[in-house]
Amino acid sequence: MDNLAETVKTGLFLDQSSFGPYSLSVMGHKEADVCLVCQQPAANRCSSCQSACYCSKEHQKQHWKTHKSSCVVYQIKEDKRLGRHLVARRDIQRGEIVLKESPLVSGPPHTTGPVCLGCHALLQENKVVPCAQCGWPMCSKSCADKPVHKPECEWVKEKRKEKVKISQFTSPHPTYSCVTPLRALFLKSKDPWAWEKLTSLESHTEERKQDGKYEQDRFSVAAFLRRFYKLEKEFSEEEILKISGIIQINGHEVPLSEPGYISVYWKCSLFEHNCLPNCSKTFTDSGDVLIRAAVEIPKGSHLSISYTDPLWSTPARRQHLMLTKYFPCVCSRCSDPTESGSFFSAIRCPTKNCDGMVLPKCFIKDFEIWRCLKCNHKVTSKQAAGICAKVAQELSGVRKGDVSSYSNCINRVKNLVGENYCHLVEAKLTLAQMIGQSSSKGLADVEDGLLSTKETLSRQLISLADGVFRAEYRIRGVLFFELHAAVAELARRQVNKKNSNAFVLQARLLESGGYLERVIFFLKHEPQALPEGKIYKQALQNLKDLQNLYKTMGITPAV
Ligand SMILES: C[S@@+](CC[C@H](N)C(=O)[O-])C[C@H]1O[C@@H](n2cnc3c(N)ncnc32)[C@H](O)[C@@H]1O
Repeated sequence: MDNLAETVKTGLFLDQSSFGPYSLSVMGHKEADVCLVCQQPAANRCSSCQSACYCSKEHQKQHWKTHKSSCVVYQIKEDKRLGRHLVARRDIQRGEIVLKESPLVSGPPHTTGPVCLGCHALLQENKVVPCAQCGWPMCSKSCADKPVHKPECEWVKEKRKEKVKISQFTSPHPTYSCVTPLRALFLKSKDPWAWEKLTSLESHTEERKQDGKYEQDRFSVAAFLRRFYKLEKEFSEEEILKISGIIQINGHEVPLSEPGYISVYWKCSLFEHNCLPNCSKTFTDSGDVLIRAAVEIPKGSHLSISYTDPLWSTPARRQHLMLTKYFPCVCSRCSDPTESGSFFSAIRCPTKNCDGMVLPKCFIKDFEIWRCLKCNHKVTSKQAAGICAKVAQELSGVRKGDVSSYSNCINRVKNLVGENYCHLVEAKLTLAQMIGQSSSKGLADVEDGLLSTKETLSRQLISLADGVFRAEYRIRGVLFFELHAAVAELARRQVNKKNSNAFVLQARLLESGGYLERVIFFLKHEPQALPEGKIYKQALQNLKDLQNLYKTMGITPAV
């Protein structure tokens, strides 16, 4: 009923008058042209999924309980290259929630030190509380009582019949690689619906046999689980190894603990990969996955997320996808060596007095020879990789938290790679956030030059986002927050200057408020447990304060 009330409140029902463009006869969907309740001719269509048809609002309301689970903005399709994938059933607006889903299974990553099996945080040896039921080390009694810990706890009691003892708190600890597969196997008898969904997912068993992961998991996961938990009769090695593959291919790292834990979701697994995806992924405080449209998505478009790090170079992303997900990425970003003109993976021409960018013709098919776009100077891919490695090494040597170490290093590597080179972008992101953090007075303590560096870096990275990391809402939100702070501080300094100009000051304050609105848009679904969730809260407060200031100063923001 709550859902229905929510739906009515949010105006999901269309007025008869607004059905014109969606009318069934116009769309030609004759088979759906009847009311799902009374089978009579239907003129109304659910405005959310554009699929279910009704003769009246009453019948739509009546049917909501049944319809709500299938009321989604996408359709599942299948083809040879992608397997199952999702396609938009209607135009989807930027920022709209496409999917919110609870995990089928969650647990520690394949390689980790001992973590608490309740909250998944790394355990400190001297603060361990063994579970009274099964002996697994936990961080507290309340974590031992959490439902997520039930599978291994119950099987230790019922099948192993001997408590677990972990005496080595070294990292990584091999026993933990079996916990998530065990929790998945537990579903077979306890939650057949989830088991059916889970086992229908892609496992890439053949590819895992080829690259040795299957054999590795045969000993470290399958044989261990069968022996340790006495599961020989219930699960074959093959069944356990299929589950291991499913977790590898479909698992998402959830950053709500340190280290992050792994969750597998059902529908979320069906989003295909794209290095320039049209959907943005985040997680709620309770560990549900939440997918939003990162851009306007026209009806019929494939829905995509990124399986890899969009801040990596094209060769690094493609290699990662090939090694872990077993497909060669041919997305629009990988197909364009300039990556929308950003030169994100390019090096600078080593020829004296030439500042051209050097790239292969294509990272997918023709990447052995790289050429300067200005002077045509040739570089082999091995030489290019050497330059990239040198840049990575230089940047890995920066002193953490040291603004001048970062600034100097960024300037040093600029003659080897372009302004937007991937590792340089990561360093600039860190620097933009770092400026103003070292003092309790924040930006007020930062000298003018550094303040304008913060502003310039934030602007540069924000404009780079569209071509390279448009779906990284967390990063984009943080960048707008840094920019709002720099612009507001510049305005404050302006007031203190004798020749301050009221119009310029007002413009800066309004500009800063506009950036806060962008922060709120990008970060509004971030969990409180993450820094971005806290930045969101701070942005709400700062905007309120700024709006009060507008009132006192008589500034009227344009609508
Ligand atoms: C998480 S699953 C996606 C769902 C899967 N297609 C299915 O039918 O279960 C990931 C697998 O889908 C395929 N896939 C996803 N995105 C792809 C892409 N852009 N190009 C080729 N294959 C892709 C690959 O086989 C990949 O290992």
